[in-house]
Amino acid sequence: MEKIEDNVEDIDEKISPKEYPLLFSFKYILDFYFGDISLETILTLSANSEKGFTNQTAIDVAHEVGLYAVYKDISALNIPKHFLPCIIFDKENKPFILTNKAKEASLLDISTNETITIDSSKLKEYKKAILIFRDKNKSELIDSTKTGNWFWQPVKSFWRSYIEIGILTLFINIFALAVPLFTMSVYDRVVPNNAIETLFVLASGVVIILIFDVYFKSVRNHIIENVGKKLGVYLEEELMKRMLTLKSQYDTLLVGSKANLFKELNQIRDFFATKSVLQVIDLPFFFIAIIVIFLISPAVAAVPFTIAILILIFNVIMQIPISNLSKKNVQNTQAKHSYLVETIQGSEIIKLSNATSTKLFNWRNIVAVTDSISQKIQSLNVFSMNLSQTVIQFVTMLVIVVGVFEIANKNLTIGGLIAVTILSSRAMVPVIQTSMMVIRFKEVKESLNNINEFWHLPVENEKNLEVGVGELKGDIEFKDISFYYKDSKYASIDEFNLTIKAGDRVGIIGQTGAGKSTFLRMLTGLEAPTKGSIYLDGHEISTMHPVELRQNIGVMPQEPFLFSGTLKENIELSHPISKERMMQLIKIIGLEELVKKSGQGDGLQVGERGSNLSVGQRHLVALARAILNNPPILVLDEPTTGLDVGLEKSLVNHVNKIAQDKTLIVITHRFAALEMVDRVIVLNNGKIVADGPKDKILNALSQKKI
Ligand SMILES: Nc1ncnc2c1ncn2[C@@H]1O[C@H](COP(=O)(O)OP(=O)(O)OP(=O)(O)O)[C@@H](O)[C@H]1O
Repeated sequence: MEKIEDNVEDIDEKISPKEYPLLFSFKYILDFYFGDISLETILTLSANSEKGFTNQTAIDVAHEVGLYAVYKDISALNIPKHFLPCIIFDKENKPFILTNKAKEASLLDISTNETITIDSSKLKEYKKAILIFRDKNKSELIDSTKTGNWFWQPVKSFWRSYIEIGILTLFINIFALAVPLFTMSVYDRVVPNNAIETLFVLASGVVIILIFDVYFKSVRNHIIENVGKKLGVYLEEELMKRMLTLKSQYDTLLVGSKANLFKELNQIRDFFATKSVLQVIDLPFFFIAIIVIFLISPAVAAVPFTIAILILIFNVIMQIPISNLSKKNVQNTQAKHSYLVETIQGSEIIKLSNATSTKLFNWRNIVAVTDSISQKIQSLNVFSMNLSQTVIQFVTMLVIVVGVFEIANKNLTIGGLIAVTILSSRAMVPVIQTSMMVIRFKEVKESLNNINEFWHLPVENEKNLEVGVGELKGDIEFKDISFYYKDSKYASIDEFNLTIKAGDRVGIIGQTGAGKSTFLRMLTGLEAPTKGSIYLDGHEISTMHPVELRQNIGVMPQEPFLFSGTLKENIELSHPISKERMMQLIKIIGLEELVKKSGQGDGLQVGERGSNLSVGQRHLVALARAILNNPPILVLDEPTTGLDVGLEKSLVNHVNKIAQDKTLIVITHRFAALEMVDRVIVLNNGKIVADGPKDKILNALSQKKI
């Protein structure tokens, strides 16, 4: 609790961050959102507080200035990155500002103005936090529990298979005793007595066991592969679904990093459900073998047992370097992947800008760093592998040495020695395999954490909204809307009030960066307003199912994205349509000529990202998509980009016909496109600066009255 003098004048000279770390930490966060905020302002706003500047004061002041704030018992480790910067408290309740959180976390101690860097895992020692944020919707992120349930729940659903695998494994492990015990009996009983009949009986028994062994192993393998396959299909589909429905404001990962998540998911699945399981699953054999060795000779059993414990200790020690390396490796691989994807995507620009050598230089550095880390991990793996082979040989040697003494003491027979030698070297195999898996587990755990974080980001329609709005008329209302992009100090849409009646034909114009596209993103539910509400026919957008929302709004975006495939596939993205309707659409949008010339009809291949089509033609395909469902609201963002005068005219004519009974919104810089509308709204810096009949607004614009 920080008590501050009543008089707020010349406050800067009287108080210092050393005395009032919470107040200054809070100021740091306000500066982050608003630029430089004076202490006087903060203290004036908190003047009601008699107890000085407390956590509650910080929360109250945050509310006063239009932010949301919560004081929470939450481990700093679990604070989602979307809440940074935030204030966290150590055990002594000293505040720090958490500014960055990746493999390492940066904490700013405002009292000394020093930033300390700690390993992220140490964040769990900070158990309280004040989270301050602008977007109310973010509060849904706070309590999204970060468990690995998304992975373990489906894994658990295969419990029947695991029981089957367990039973089969038990038998397989018992079968593994057959050959050593057979050998012992032969040496101890058959050879001294020349009991050939017994030999054949024993040998036949072993053959039968070996046949069962092969059969059981293949069945077990089949079950494990099946579980892996089903788990893979489920998890990959679920991850893709989350990527496609992730709320835009949380969609901050680079494309390459996202793609890398699939690779990591596969590694996790392989580790827990397929290849690695097969290696670890025979671990019970170690215990069975030790018991059998113990029954033959307790002294010999001590050898593999002690060595196994030594391996365990070795593993625990190795965890520290491996853990650090794994963390770095996962993060660097992700960064490398992102750089790779981005560079490939921008290869043409790189050529045109003569940036090849710069990009190559960066690439060389990234590869060098990533390779050096994976090389170190590789070296540790190879070292462990070599050590394991030596350990097995060492155990065999030691067992024989101890065995010889045991024979001398008449505690062991020759046959017994051979049996325990075979058994102990085989018993070590699953132990060593498991210890190697532990090394890999660290890496897999990092991947698991990575995906875990992504998995818990909010997706659209998380509240499972019901459908039922049906087809709308097309009334649109923006009520007191403000919108800030993540971490932006400025509102891209500011105190926006707008009503568009069903059937209105509205043009939205404004300078570059005025907020036109942001308006469109909010209308289509891609971004949720930071403040205010948007209504369609009186239904608040956030209560509408996203599918229904987008069925009612056809959008022709500013930058159309075409998928490699045919023209037909690109137009009927959401659902297949009849041949007649397809030809009708192609005619409406003005691509009839192109389709005829191609000789492939609507099977024309558009190329990667539509590279076989011109920019204008790509826009026309986007128009076809927008009108495919005949939606009551049609939004065209820069519809005439890349079109020649003829096509521009024909597009305007067609849209005029199509949009006769629709609400039409045309966002544009070009006057030609305004022919489709009769009302014009002018935006500037996220605000509506003019709204009225087209002629009046255009007149005012030409006379520079707006
Ligand atoms: N993802 C983003 N993150 C942060 N700021 C953004 C983001 N997208 C846009 N902005 C900012 O929001 C403001 C409005 O951008 P918007 O794209 O809506 O403008 P616009 O009117 O559509 O511009 P243009 O005519 O160039 O398409 C701009 O200042 C822009 O810098």
